[in-house]
Amino acid sequence: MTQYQTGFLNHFATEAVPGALPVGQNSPQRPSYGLYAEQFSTTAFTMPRVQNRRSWLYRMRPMAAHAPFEPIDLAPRLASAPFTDAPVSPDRLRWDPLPMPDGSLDWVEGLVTYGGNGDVGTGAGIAVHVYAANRSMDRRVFQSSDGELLIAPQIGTLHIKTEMGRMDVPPGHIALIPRGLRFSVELDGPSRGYVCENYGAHFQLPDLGPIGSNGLANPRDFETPVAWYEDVEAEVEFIQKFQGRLWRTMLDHSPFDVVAWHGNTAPCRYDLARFNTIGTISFDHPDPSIFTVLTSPSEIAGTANCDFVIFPPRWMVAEDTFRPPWFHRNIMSEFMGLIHGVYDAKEGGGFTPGGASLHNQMNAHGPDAVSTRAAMEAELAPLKIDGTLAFMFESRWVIRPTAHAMAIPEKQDDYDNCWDGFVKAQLPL
Ligand SMILES: O=C(O)Cc1cc(O)ccc1O
Ligand SMILES: [Fe+2]
Repeated sequence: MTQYQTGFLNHFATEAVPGALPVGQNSPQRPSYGLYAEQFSTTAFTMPRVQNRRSWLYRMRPMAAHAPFEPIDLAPRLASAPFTDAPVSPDRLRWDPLPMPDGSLDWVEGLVTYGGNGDVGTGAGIAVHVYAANRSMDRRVFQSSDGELLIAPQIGTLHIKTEMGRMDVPPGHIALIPRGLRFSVELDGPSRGYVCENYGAHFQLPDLGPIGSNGLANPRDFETPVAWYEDVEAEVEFIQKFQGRLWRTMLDHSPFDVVAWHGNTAPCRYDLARFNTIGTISFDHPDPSIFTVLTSPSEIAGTANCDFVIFPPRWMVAEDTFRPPWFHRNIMSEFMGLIHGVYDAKEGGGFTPGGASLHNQMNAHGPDAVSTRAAMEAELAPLKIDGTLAFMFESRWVIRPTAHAMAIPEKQDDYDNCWDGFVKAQLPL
């Protein structure tokens, strides 16, 4: 049974064994039961207090005790920025869903990088991965030192064990795993989903401006696990992603031996169905920034390293309005995925659950010809867009596709055709 504490960025305190958590201090001379205190910092010590994130973990053995890492080729399709292996074309791109693996792959082995931007070395940008996996990680633990992970399952519930507790993450939920946290993923069967590896600043809740003090993703709906540990003395493979490479060392025990912890950097999950969607009740299609669940800011205010935006079920009531997303060119670059259903700008087909699209900086896109015609001909009445969940990773930098993503058979070579056949406007003679 997984158990959670609620709130986003709360200062949590949790212990799996009564008395394990020190009271009133972080690092007593002799913590209870002979536990070892370890500080886990995911922002610089000197970060302003509102952004400062760190937790204190009380574990059975210090994690520092391990042998050197050796490089390992475990996930040949996993890559990191800078992505310079393929020239970046301005073309609009779209992919069919990645097939489930033929052989047996766990969550790490099943990661396929579609693209990204920035640089793991300078801590800016993102990588976008899709995973298709069918085996639980067995005696294998992973950490990305390169970025925080936002995981959006599309098929199959992920059972994620972490140093700080366990989470069940079904499709329609997301998980956020702090940079550097060790975790392991168990599956019920073939599983697929999307991952944003965020090299930049932590994802945080967006400001609400005139919306006020409630709405969009409400803090209380984020769920962080309670402390949980396993006392396993057996060989465990510890895989670390560090500066774009995978490294391995062997441990002689499970690193999930944190008996208690407190602090405000922690994994969490969020049910996207809890998103309080806000839209127009008069006219015109608003900018999709009102659908921002989480934002990773960059140094330029209002210009995100990455916005995570969703398109959930919602009522469309705008009068005298072209209701789908408008045609547009955007300085921000847009990677989209679909968890289930039909996306209202792509009613002509081709953007299917598990698939993906990429519309990079300043390149024209918008509703396909089928959606456009339907939207212009529709009798406008209140209409519920239902049974759908699309999302977007939107970034200030061009999302450069990997050579692998450009070469896989899932890449559609006819995507441009969805914008064929628009009727030309007729000007007065
Ligand atoms: O391109 C897309 O489909 C995403 C999108 C949706 C929307 O409602 C407005 C702008 C936008 O980029
Ligand atoms: Fe767009």
